[in-house]
Amino acid sequence: MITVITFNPSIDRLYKLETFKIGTVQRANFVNPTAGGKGLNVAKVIKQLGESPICLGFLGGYNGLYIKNELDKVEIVNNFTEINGESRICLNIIDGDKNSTEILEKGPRINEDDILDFESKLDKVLESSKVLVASGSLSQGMPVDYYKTVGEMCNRKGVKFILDTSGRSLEMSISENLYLIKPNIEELELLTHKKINNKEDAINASKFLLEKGVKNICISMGKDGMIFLNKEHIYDVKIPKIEVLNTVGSGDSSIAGFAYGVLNDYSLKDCLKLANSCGMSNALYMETGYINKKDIALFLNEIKINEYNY
Ligand SMILES: Nc1ncnc2c1ncn2[C@@H]1O[C@H](COP(=O)(O)OP(=O)(O)O)[C@@H](O)[C@H]1O
Ligand SMILES: O=P(O)(O)OC[C@H]1O[C@](O)(COP(=O)(O)O)[C@@H](O)[C@@H]1O
Repeated sequence: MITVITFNPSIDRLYKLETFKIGTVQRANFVNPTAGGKGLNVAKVIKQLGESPICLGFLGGYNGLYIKNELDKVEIVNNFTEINGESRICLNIIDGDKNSTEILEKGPRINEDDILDFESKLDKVLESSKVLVASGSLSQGMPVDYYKTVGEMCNRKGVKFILDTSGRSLEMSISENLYLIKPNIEELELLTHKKINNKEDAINASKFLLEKGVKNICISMGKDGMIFLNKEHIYDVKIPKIEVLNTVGSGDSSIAGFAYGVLNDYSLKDCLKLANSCGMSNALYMETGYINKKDIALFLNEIKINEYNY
């Protein structure tokens, strides 16, 4: 089973505008609310691929009820810790030129009892998990290195830990308990304190993370596909050009594809192909965290993987 943690779920509201003019009153001609936050997008895509993930994290207030209801509707099993605060709303505004502007709330503050409740739930589900995906920001009130604690819990139970987060919480969680991280270029620059201009820069900047014990690294590069590194291989995943509609959630979709591959004992190259196919498929649709299996079948044949010399 795959367990998916979203500490900071949100109602993602997508607005479509012809032009996005700051300082004016504007009327949206398309609004689409979905249950979001990175981990929930991951869970939705895993479900569409045909596996049944279980979701943990924190939910509260009316927004929390809405999110839970949306998950129940698509039969995604969940066992969130109920908190006193109100779960957040995140906005994604897309204009006629397909520029996306995201406004992400910080989300509610949680307390020590919430964390203890979460830990007892996690401890139980890890018994039957092969893979754990934790995605997105921590809730306010959590220790900045909390993902390290999650990694230790996974390590004790022999569960493969995939982490997709950014900034200090990623930096503070780097350890030998990480099976996979998936920074994009911006996140990698923050993590390595280096400017990344091309694939070679990305590879050179990331190697020290392998020395610190991270087992596998996927550097996602939008339309340029992905670079993969572990101690044995460096791969360049080349993807075909596509006409994108909305790339928000493509990173989450690629994590879902990789996790699905690991759960089903796919080869490394096949995990990478599925990850990129899911990211690409998500980018073809307005809805965040939606993929289409026909696209995936097509992309799996078109993606090429080249090996770099170590
Ligand atoms: N513009 C795009 N064209 C084609 N594929 C894309 C595009 N944007 C994203 N993808 C696919 O989704 C994956 C993850 O997207 P990326 O934007 O790099 O991650 P994130 O959403 O975390 O920033 C990419 O590696 C790629 O496979
Ligand atoms: O938890 P965070 O890091 O604040 O991110 C939340 C936001 O990230 C998203 O999942 C999009 O992430 P990606 O575009 O990186 O895949 C939104 O759906 C969500 O609102």
